[in-house]
Amino acid sequence: MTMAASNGSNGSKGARASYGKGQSIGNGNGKISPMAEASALAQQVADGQGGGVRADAPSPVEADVDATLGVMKSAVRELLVGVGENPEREGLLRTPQRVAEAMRFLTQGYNQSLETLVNGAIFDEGHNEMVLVRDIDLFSLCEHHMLPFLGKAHVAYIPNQKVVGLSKLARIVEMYARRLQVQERLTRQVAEAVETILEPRGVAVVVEATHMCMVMRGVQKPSSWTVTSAMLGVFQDDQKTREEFLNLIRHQPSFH
Ligand SMILES: Nc1nc2c(ncn2[C@@H]2O[C@H](COP(=O)(O)OP(=O)(O)OP(=O)(O)O)[C@@H](O)[C@H]2O)c(=O)[nH]1
Ligand SMILES: [Zn+2]
Repeated sequence: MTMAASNGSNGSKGARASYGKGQSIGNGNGKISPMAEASALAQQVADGQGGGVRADAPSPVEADVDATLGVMKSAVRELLVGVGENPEREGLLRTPQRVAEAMRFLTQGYNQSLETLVNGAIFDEGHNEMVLVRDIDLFSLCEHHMLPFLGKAHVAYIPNQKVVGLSKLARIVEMYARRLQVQERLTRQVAEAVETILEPRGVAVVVEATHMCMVMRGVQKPSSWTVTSAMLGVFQDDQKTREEFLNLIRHQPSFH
C-alpha cells in the first residue's frame, strides 16, 4: 500500500494508490539513465568505434564525462541569456561550470547501484523485531520543475533472519533521492529496494518533504509539506504493526 498526504500528519486523509510488488529497481521511468548512456558511448570508443585514440588522450570514460559536462555548461549559458543575464560578466563566468557540477552531484544516484552500495553488508542475525532508522535527511529534485524538495525519510523493516548495515538504509534513500523524482516514486523505490535485498517480513517507508516548486513559485504555500508512505508485507497486512511503526516515528528521542 502506498499513501500520500499533503499538509498534515494524518495520512489517512490522503489519496491512496496501490502499486504492484516486485517492480524493477530502475530509475522508475523506463528510460536509460544518462550515465548508462555515457557508459555505452564510452564502451563504443573503447571498442574502437569512436575513431582513433591518442596515447595521451583522456580515457574514454573521462572524455565522455567531459563531453556531457560541456553540453550541460552550454545549456546553463543559454539559461543565463534566457533570464536576461550577461554570461560574460565576471561573476557569471564560472557559473555554467559550477551549475553543471552541482547538477551532476545532485543526480549522482543515476550512477549508483543497489548491489554496490549494499556492498555485501547483510548479516544473518536471526533478529526478527522491527528495525527503524528515522529522520534520514533527504534532498531531491522534482522531475517537473527540477527544483529541490527536501525533508526526512523513515525506513523500517521486520527482518526474516537477515539484517542490513544501518547506514545502508540511509544510502538507499540517498541513491533514489539523488535523481529527478516524484516523492511517491522515491518512497516506493526505497521500500522495494529493502524488500529486494533482505526479503524481510515487511517494509515501511514514510517520506515527509516540502517542495520548492510549491513554495517559491506556482501556488506559493511555504508551510505545506507532503507525506508519502509505502507499506509492504506485514506493515500492509497487520494494522498493529503499522501503528507501532507510526507511533515510533512520532516519538521524539530524548537526545533531540
Ligand atoms: N504527485 C507529485 N506531484 C508533484 C511532485 N513534485 C511536484 N509535483 C506537482 O507536479 C505538478 C505539475 O503540474 P503542471 O500543471 O504540469 O505544472 P505547473 O503549471 O508548473 O503547476 P503548478 O505547480 O500548479 O503551477 C504540480 O502540481 C506540482 O505540485 C511530487 O513529488 N509528487
Ligand atoms: Zn515541481
